[in-house]
Amino acid sequence: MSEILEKRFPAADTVVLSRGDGCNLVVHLFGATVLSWENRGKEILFLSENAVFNNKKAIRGGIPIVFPCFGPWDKGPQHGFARIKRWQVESPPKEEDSNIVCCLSLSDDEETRQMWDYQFKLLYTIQLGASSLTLKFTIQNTGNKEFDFTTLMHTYFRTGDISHASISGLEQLTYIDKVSDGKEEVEKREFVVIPENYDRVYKNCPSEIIVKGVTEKSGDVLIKTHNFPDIVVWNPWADKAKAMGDFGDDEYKTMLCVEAGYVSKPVTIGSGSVLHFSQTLSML
Ligand SMILES: O=P(O)(O)OC[C@H]1O[C@H](O)[C@H](O)[C@@H](O)[C@@H]1O
Repeated sequence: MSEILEKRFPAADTVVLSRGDGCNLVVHLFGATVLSWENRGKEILFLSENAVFNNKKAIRGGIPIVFPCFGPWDKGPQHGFARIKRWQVESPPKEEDSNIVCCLSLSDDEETRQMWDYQFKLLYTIQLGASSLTLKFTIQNTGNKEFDFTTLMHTYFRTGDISHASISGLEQLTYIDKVSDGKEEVEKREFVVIPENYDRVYKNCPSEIIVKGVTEKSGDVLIKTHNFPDIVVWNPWADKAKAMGDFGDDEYKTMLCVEAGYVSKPVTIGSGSVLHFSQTLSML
């Protein structure tokens, strides 16, 4: 996958991290969207066949970044602007402690200040390991007034077959069911399977959860988070898939979004402060 992707875009639009052991990653500067993570030759992420790459619409798949607002936003586009802005390369890929690491950045500009009048610098550090991927997100308030935000890593996992996928680590947690008018329920299951349209925000999550049935070969991924108390589980299922222009009718069978974030309540960051968030995805 990553080789095909590398050839698909002008070199200036993507950054490629390559370890030379079948572990590769491609990130598009539009939205700092990780498009592909190949672990020992196996693609872990889902990217829709119908994804649009017009540098305007958010890319359907991979790992888009949500900031400064998760969901519908009265000041700007759904899920905020970070996933539809062009990011800069802060530091190009280099080897560090046997990982390949690169860092992208985004700062406020005329366009962001027009919709949301705050000053910030975002740093997104991507660290590709032998069988893991660490994504560190740093938010700095560079202005003179505090602001509130919500944020999330909208990870689209590739599944061989959604009916064989499950998530563990969510038992006994309260979730907001977005497909039932935001009703709150308690998760009773040890293994959460996805048999229909799911859009849930699990709150106060442990820092480790496991997604089973990832990749065409049914691998398991451990998600280890720092400062992300919420996990959103999303699959649009058949009817909603048909209504989405940038998503294939049957693709809901081969994807599962498990999204680590800080979304069920806003985070406040004071002037001059810096906050750190991260997720590490490890193949088990
Ligand atoms: O279509 P998008 O704006 O990319 O949003 C895709 C999905 O993102 C999250 O998972 C939300 O919980 C869903 O409500 C939303 O439908």
